[in-house]
Amino acid sequence: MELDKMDENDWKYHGEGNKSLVVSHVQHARVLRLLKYSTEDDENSHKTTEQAFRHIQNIVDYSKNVMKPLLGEKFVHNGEAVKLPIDFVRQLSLKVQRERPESRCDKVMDTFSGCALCLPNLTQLSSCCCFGQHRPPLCIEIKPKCGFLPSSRHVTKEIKSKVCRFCMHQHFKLASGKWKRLSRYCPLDLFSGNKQRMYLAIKHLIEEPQNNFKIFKGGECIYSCKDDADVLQDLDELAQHLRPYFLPSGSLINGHQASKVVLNELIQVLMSALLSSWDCPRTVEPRKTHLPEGRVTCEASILHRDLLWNGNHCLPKDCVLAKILGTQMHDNLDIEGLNPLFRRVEQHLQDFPKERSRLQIDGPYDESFLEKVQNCPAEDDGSIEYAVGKVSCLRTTWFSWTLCVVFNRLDQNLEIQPAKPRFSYSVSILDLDPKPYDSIPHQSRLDAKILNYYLRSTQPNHQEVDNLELTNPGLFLGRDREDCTLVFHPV
Ligand SMILES: O=P(O)(O)O[C@@H]1[C@@H](OP(=O)(O)O)[C@H](OP(=O)(O)O)[C@H](O)[C@H](OP(=O)(O)O)[C@H]1OP(=O)(O)O
Ligand SMILES: Nc1ncnc2c1ncn2[C@@H]1O[C@H](COP(=O)(O)OP(=O)(O)OP(=O)(O)O)[C@@H](O)[C@H]1O
Repeated sequence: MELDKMDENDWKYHGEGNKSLVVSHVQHARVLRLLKYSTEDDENSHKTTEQAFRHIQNIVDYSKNVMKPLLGEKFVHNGEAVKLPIDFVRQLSLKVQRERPESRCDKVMDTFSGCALCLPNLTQLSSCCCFGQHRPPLCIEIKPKCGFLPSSRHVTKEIKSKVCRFCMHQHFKLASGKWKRLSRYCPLDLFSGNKQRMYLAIKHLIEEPQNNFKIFKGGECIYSCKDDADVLQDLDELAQHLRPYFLPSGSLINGHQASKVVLNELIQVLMSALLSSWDCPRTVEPRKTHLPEGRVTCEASILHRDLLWNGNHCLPKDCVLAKILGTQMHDNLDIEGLNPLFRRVEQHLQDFPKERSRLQIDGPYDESFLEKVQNCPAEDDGSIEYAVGKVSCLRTTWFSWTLCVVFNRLDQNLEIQPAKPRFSYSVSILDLDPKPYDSIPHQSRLDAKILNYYLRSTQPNHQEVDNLELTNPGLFLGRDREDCTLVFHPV
């Protein structure tokens, strides 16, 4: 990328979240991730170039030095902080404005600093794996959220050890108008390692994607939750997009039946990718991570009790889900246990302001920061080191990471349906930014709100299951066949 020859016409709107806007290059598999600011946030919108560059460099360092060792080299792409011509950024901002969803327009793209994070476009497979492919790659993006129930002794409300945060949060989101319908997705089902539970978790994500699920084809978003959330997702239209990947061109299956087959195949491939053990030769049975008893089933999940309690609950040791869950579970205190430690750190910093730098509260995110997280004493010895270690640890286990699974069919001729379809694929984890140290009080207040709201809205009535199909996955699962073959390609 020649930074002095940037042309906004080479870039297009790709997507955005709460704090960044992403544009993708029209030819090369690259994206630029630009910061966003609230229109009311004067202080940040006037960050100097040096401050913004430092902020982005911190994100790079954090991904490289903290998250890569925790989650694995193959899943994390730290990218590079870049300085762009300011004219280019302004033109780009004007160009993408009309593509932005209204719900995200409470924030504006940073057009002051000229800084951005340049990353590989993780919705595309690298060109070597696409060689000779007739079909553009498919990318499934999942924001899985927290995959376990807290067992911390600091937790004050029993319900937190029964119902997961995502399921409780749904009620608050519905009431606050963020979404129009409850999602039936439960992260504990996705992370369970049990294929039936995982199948239904993904199916529920497809049915109600909210901000947890998107599909890209050749880098273009073809399926996501639209601003107009009143409209139910058109699954037949989605299946039309996917059909060439899963059904032979001469197939006579059509209509609703074809959609079922295609979506079933999609889920199977996705599950295989999520459960693949990356470092393990295919001939060896992968080592398993057994999930801790009592922390893997959520009472709000609508799945049948037998399925929740009696199934197999373990993940292959090096699969991406095990890596994510293992890192999330470093948080053994819960926000309720963490908030007092945050206050201890605050008090210490008030008394000794110069300690802020030694304790690396705002970085740098180097090896010694990771050591602080990893070598934090197991028990609270009353020290400031323990408090800082735990607070930093929670910042690494925050739950808004996004998973990207990209795949493409390896068999060229789909006229003949092989018994075991072959796909090339890659898996990455996005949005690994360090969470601001001072967002802990906000998290603590949000936690209390979610909890109170859930208790108020659910305790008077029992939740009723209204759809027989959903309680009995046997009606859903397609033919019981051999898994597909997946060939891993690093991005
Ligand atoms: O706190 P939560 O669980 O609501 O998560 C926030 C997300 O909301 P969600 O629950 O997924 O709808 C929220 O997602 P949306 O903007 O609502 O799509 C962000 O991911 C936010 O991250 P950040 O603070 O911008 O880095 C997320 O905040 P962090 O928890 O990561 O700070
Ligand atoms: N490297 C990448 N390659 C392809 N697409 C990307 C990449 N990084 C981000 N995206 C896309 O841009 C969207 C927004 O990016 P991201 O999740 O990083 O934003 P954010 O503002 O940090 O999110 P959040 O709402 O969690 O704060 C993602 O959902 C994804 O679709």
